[in-house]
Amino acid sequence: MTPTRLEITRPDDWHLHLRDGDALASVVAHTAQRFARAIVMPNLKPPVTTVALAEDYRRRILASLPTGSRFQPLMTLYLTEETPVEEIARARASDSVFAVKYYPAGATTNSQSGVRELSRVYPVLEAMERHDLPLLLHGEVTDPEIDIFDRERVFIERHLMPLRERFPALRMVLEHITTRDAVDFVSGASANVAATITAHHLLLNRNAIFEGGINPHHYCLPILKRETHRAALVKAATSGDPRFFLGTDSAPHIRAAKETSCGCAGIYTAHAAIELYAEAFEQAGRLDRLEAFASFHGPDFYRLPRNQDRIVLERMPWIVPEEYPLAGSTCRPMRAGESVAWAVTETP
Ligand SMILES: NC(=O)N[C@@H](CC(=O)O)C(=O)O
Ligand SMILES: [Zn+2]
Ligand SMILES: [Zn+2]
Repeated sequence: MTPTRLEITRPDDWHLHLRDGDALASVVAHTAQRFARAIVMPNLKPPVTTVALAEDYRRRILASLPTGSRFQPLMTLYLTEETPVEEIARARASDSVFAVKYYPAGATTNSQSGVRELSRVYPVLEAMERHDLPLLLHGEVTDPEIDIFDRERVFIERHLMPLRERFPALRMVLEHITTRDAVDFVSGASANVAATITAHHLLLNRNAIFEGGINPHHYCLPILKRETHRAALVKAATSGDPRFFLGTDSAPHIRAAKETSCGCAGIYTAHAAIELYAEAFEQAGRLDRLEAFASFHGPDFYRLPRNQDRIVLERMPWIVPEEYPLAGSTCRPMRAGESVAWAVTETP
């Protein structure tokens, strides 16, 4: 019999874009309604490169929360070629910064200040290995010669494998993985290498970008891949392997920035995040593995306590609004105007 009610430990989101200012105020409640904590991405303009900036940003997030919310933002630093080695000790000593984010310069939204030459940050990575601060990676090469669908695989071969050799004790999370190659890499690595997987990469393959005409709202980076890769991601997420865990990569952009001649990358999923994961796990016949993926593997990897409270999901289809407010404009969410099978009905 198919279940109609699901009670799980409250999940966390291990990869999230909350933006800043009015945009932050528009989106944070969706995440805070579902998740206890989230790893907050630092790709603001200007980027969050120091502990002091991360602490300011954290205060702005806390100030934007709905009253009574106990949501905890877990901050990250944006790695640049200028990041001083001493910033790592400061981050470790802080109680607000939990990881450092590596963007290859030019790979994705607001990554211009990222790293051009990996060897320039070796001293910082060495300090992170010593201080046991996790490195989170946007794993795509930026080489324009490389086909966009191969950029993750080539990043693993050219950069990630050598990085593993050089810093074997560094804890790493390959963020928003999209390929069988990434699944194989993580599965074959040691326990200090993990990966986050988004709901949209579990539910959609690259046909979704072109269904009935080009759909900019299904454009994200790394780009959606072919069905064999989606199937490999579903298998990894539902495998029970503790190195795979939930990270929505919910990335809001106003409609005008997506529906234009050169639209930006990012899919907004925070409005239905855990609900969409429930659909993906149900399709795979593995709803029993959702809780570990969403609520256990992440805190275990980050060495944080698992959440104590619980949430309830019920099979109660609802129609996603065509748009949500975003910073004085609007954002078109995933499944806009269409139905989502599960709803969060109880959160203590
Ligand atoms: N995933 C995306 O397509 N976009 C993200 C950046 C990122 O996570 O790469 C964003 O900030 O908009
Ligand atoms: Zn990214
Ligand atoms: Zn992201």
